[in-house]
Amino acid sequence: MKQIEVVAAIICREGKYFATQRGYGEFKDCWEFPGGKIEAGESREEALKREIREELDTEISVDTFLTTVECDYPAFHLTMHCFLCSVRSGHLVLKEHENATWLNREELGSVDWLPADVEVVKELVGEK
Ligand SMILES: Nc1nc2c([nH]c(=O)n2[C@H]2C[C@H](O)[C@@H](COP(=O)(O)OP(=O)(O)OP(=O)(O)O)O2)c(=O)[nH]1
Repeated sequence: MKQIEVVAAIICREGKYFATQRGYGEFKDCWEFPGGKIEAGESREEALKREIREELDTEISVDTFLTTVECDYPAFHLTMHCFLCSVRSGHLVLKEHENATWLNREELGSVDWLPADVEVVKELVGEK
């Protein structure tokens, strides 16, 4: 099966987490943590900073590794490395996503996450 390796940024501010809604493609309208595929020669941290610059016009610091999630989708196997991050500069401009919101721990369950992200959310709310 096809393997995809991605990095995802869980951007935190004042006890809230930044979630984005996909504006295109197979998973349109699902919620995710922004990020994307690691390119050849990039470290995970470099890939994440580049993706957030491209998608949100924002510079982040990659603060702490949270978890790696493995998830089987019908068409591929996903490995997703998740990091807690914070904004260094920029205003999280939505260049690719159709919507975004800040969610506190209690609100994390209120949006329709991509399958892999359900595991990440469990980790964040302390169920795992
Ligand atoms: N970025 C991101 N991708 C996720 C998450 N959860 C999840 O299942 N995915 C899946 C959806 C996509 O199939 C894949 C990442 O693709 P992507 O579209 O963000 O990556 P990309 O921008 O580098 O690639 P592309 O659109 O050029 O194909 O991982 C998540 O929280 N964040």
